[in-house]
Amino acid sequence: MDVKPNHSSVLTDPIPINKSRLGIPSGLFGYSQHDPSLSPSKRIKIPRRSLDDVRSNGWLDAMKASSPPRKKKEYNNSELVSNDCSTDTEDYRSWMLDYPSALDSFEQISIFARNKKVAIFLDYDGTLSPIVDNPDCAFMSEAMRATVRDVAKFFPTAIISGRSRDKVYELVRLTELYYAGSHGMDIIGPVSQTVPNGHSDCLISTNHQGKEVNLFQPAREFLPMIDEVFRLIVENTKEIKGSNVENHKFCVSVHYRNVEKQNWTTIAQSVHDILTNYPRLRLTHGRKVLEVRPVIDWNKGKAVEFLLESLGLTNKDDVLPIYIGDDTTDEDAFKVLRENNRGYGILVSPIRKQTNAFYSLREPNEVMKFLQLLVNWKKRQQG
Ligand SMILES: O=P(O)(O)OC[C@H]1O[C@H](O[C@H]2O[C@H](CO)[C@@H](O)[C@H](O)[C@H]2O)[C@H](O)[C@@H](O)[C@@H]1O
Repeated sequence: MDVKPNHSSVLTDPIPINKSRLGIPSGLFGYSQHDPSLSPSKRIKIPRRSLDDVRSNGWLDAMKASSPPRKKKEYNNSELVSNDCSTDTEDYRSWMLDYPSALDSFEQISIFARNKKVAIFLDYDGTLSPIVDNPDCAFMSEAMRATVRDVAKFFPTAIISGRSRDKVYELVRLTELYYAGSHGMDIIGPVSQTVPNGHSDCLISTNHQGKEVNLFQPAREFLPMIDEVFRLIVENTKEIKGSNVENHKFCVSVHYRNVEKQNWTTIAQSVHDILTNYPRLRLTHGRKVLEVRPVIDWNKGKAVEFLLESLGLTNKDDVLPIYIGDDTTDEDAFKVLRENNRGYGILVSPIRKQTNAFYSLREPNEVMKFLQLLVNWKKRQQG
């Protein structure tokens, strides 16, 4: 099957990560022997700060590149991304030749989807909700909620978020969906007859409604370590005005969106110094956020594969997965779909970006329109 529109080659994740941690074997099950010597006590000695650390390993450059420029406008005490950001520039238009609008390309997508089982995977922040200054206020609109509910009536639908599963569920509040929190490290999927890909640590559990579900948490043994690091980062960054640290169960988010630019080095250095003592944790970059997570071979792409298997949707000839996301961490999922021409990744971005996606949308409003087109198309198909 060929799902490729006529695109030029794509680049992999351009954002550098902490290379010092990459030497560590990252096989998913490579961590299973818990080594207490790798888990330092809370009284760790913070190494003397050297600004060169975060500069030379590329953290600062990645931080500067981590979010599109925004025009501010006030709305319900939140700062919304204005959709007149930069999408009308010649630069963006030429980028769209390679990553066409999924709205404009809907007919082509629907022709390809005909007679296929479509599965929908959605990122949350920046995809279903606008990017706002306060992560606790990243609400999705009622119109978006109704649209996602409709989507789930017609297609298996999952949210795959960097937030903890509970936090993203609190924001979405739709029982019809599957949820993967902590960048896919905490998945609630359907109970399947076979254990997806032989993963031994799948548990049968019950969801909020008492329904039987499959719970998969490949980084379970990292819980105490993540908790410890969360508290250390909170303690070490509390003097940095505007910093905000979130515990997402299997990963930690360190936000610098509201930190003055001249203090970005300080926040990066604090996190860097702490991680020096945790070789089994690594750092990735999101939109004005540093993400601390376990060194395991698991990400949003693996979560998509896991869910497709759980749903019995592995036959690439009659299944079309569509993943919509806005962030660097979504690239792993785009890549999985691009490999073997398996499905379509759609990048939500008002600026040109290197991406493994096939299509683009500018902002969450366009995501909603695209989802509505899908629902209407399916309704027409069913007559
Ligand atoms: O995978 P996602 O669902 O997209 O989650 C990624 C991160 O999203 C949140 O942070 C981002 O959105 C915030 C609210 O708009 C914004 O203030 C922040 O700058 C963005 O990085 C969430 O708070 C993080 O924990 C997630 O990892």
